[in-house]
Amino acid sequence: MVRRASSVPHLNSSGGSSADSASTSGNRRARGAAAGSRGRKAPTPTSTSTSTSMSNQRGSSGSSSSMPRSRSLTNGMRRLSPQKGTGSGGVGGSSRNTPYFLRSRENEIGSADTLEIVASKSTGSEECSTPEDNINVVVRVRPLNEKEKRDRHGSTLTFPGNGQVIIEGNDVGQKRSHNRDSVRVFTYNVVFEPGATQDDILDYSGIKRIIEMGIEGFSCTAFCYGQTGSGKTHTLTGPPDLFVGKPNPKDPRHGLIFRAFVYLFQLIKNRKDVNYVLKASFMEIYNERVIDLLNPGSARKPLAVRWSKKSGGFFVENLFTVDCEELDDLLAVLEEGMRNRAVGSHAMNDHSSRSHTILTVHILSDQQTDGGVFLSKHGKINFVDLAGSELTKKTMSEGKTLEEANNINKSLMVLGYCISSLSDAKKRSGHIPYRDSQLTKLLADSLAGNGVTLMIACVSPAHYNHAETLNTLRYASRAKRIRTKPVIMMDPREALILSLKRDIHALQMENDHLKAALNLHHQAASSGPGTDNLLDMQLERLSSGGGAPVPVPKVDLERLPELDGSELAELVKLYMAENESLRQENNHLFTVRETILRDQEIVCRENERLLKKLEDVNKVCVRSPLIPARSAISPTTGKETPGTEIWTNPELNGAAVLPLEQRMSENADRRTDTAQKRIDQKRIARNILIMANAFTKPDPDLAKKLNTDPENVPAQKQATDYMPDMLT
Ligand SMILES: Nc1ncnc2c1ncn2[C@@H]1O[C@H](COP(=O)(O)OP(=O)(O)OP(=O)(O)O)[C@@H](O)[C@H]1O
Repeated sequence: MVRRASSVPHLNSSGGSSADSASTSGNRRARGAAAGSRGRKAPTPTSTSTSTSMSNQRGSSGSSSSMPRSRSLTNGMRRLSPQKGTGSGGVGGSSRNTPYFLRSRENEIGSADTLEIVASKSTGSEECSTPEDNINVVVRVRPLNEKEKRDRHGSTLTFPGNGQVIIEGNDVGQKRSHNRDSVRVFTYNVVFEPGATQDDILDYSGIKRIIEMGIEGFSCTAFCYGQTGSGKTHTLTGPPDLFVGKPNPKDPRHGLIFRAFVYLFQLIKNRKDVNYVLKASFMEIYNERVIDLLNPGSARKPLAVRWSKKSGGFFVENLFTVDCEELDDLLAVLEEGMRNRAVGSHAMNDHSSRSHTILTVHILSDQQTDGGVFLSKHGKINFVDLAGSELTKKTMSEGKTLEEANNINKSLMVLGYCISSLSDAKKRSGHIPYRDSQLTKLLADSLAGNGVTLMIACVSPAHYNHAETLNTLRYASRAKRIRTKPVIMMDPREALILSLKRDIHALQMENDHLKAALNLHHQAASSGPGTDNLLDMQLERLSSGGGAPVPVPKVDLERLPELDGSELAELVKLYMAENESLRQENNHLFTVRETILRDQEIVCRENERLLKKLEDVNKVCVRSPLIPARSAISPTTGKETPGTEIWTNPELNGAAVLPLEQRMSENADRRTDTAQKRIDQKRIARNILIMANAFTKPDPDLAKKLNTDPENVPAQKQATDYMPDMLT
């Protein structure tokens, strides 16, 4: 059960009893057992399979008054998990609860400033009141195991409520001392007592908030930290036998990852207005080597961890990423990774994780805004199961297990340094040793970047683990002081403004291009006969009716966050107005362009017709011995006569030829295409007429008389017998 604000042991602040809580858990288990299941297959990039119906598993448990309530849920958690623990009788129902308010505007869910929560001083602890406290830390205390019970290990922890946990002095084997110096009190967002169920972790750890924020485009991480055998893997994935053979989706022992996936799909299905694409990867860091758990290969070849300039973070090169269309695909990723990860056995845990595992779900979303602009976001959720720190004397590790333990401890130590530096205001701006281990490289963004992080510190209550438990509680407490600055991958307002600006730019370019084209055409058309009236009208309309685009003040994008809501709204309005006027202008230009295209088509058709006529003329010329339009074949040699392909007007033979300048003066003024075409047309027609007049039909009578081929007989003048089509 979850320990919350109440002075009565085992009772939550909403007035329920332990019996209430127990029965609620029982009911929830029954609901879980009622959920449906489907078969799953191993993940492949194209894997598709049917989904489970686990989404209904939780039914209407959300607001049940008999549900355990937590006083210590963070403000952010309460805000984003309204179905649990909000309202007057909810979590914070206790009078000692932290009053809070949100410094945010409406409609801004997902933008960074909605996360800015201002909490007043809590009566519980100082940490609780820290604003922008984005590393949420919860503690889960596992129950004593059979061996510990047999060995009569007592509990070193007590739970006074208010998210507090008290660890007694380390006086194992002696009469317990309640010396105040040796007793330590730690306060966290939530403390899960040994009786807490897997369902409780989903509902009260804040994981729902993490998922919601992942969907909104944030980079989120949930990680379990603690000594070996403290219940990290149990919390995240459930007991080890769950993944032996075919897992039963109805099993109530399923861990946080399974439940988070179900919740994620539930949320996604409800968002009909957004297109989501989910991808998942699963890796482990084993002895400082990164292994792809979805594609380990027989040699378990390690992958390189590299720095990406673009994203400003580390990434694993060539990591296998699986598209997950259905819940089953995600579950298959989980199962496959669980089967491939390194597990070993030692004196403290039969199924000890020998590596740190990171399962990442990428959530790519595309949403169309009111202005028709598409917003793309890339959120992600990392589930990190850290290997447990171990005292090798206690775990009796040797050989391979010892080497693994050393690597695990070393990387956890680096993680500890990073956490401790980040939690210290003075050291935070200094060097943080992320590069000292693969784990911290890959967790850097979650610890201090723009992400939202949930740390689940797992501890054992047994006396003989006192030192490790104290250590974990200390680290968890430090982690609580780390502040991150979560930012959405794409701020909707910024995205809108950027996209409007892009639209405007594109429209302006198109506009300029069309104007330039029109200008040319306009000039050309105006010099030739029959200037296009429609075009003129369109241009006139454009210049008079289009109106100048609304002037928009230049704004430095980096200063956008400094502008307040009304200024931003004004800016967006101006951009939209400018966009609209450009759009109108563009429409006019398109109409004009259509007209031009029509004109062009007419001219093309005319050209084709003329070409055909020319062809006809050529045919006529070929048949005429006087005006060869092609190379003449010499009757004697049968070869082409050089130079005869140049057609000369027989009418002009011998006539006074105009001087070159005079002939050129015809073209001296820059004629438009249309005008030039008209002139050409007339010239061709004139020439055809001349040719037709000059055309001479061979005299067959004379040929007979000369007893020769009619083609070789001198031609007679023939004026009208043969007329080309064009002139008829
Ligand atoms: N909350 C719990 N309720 C019941 N059993 C638990 C709980 N937490 C842990 N256990 C049991 O304790 C044992 C050790 O847990 P687990 O393997 O999860 O520890 P761990 O922290 O992941 O250890 P390691 O770091 O060695 O991998 C397991 O058998 C697990 O089922």
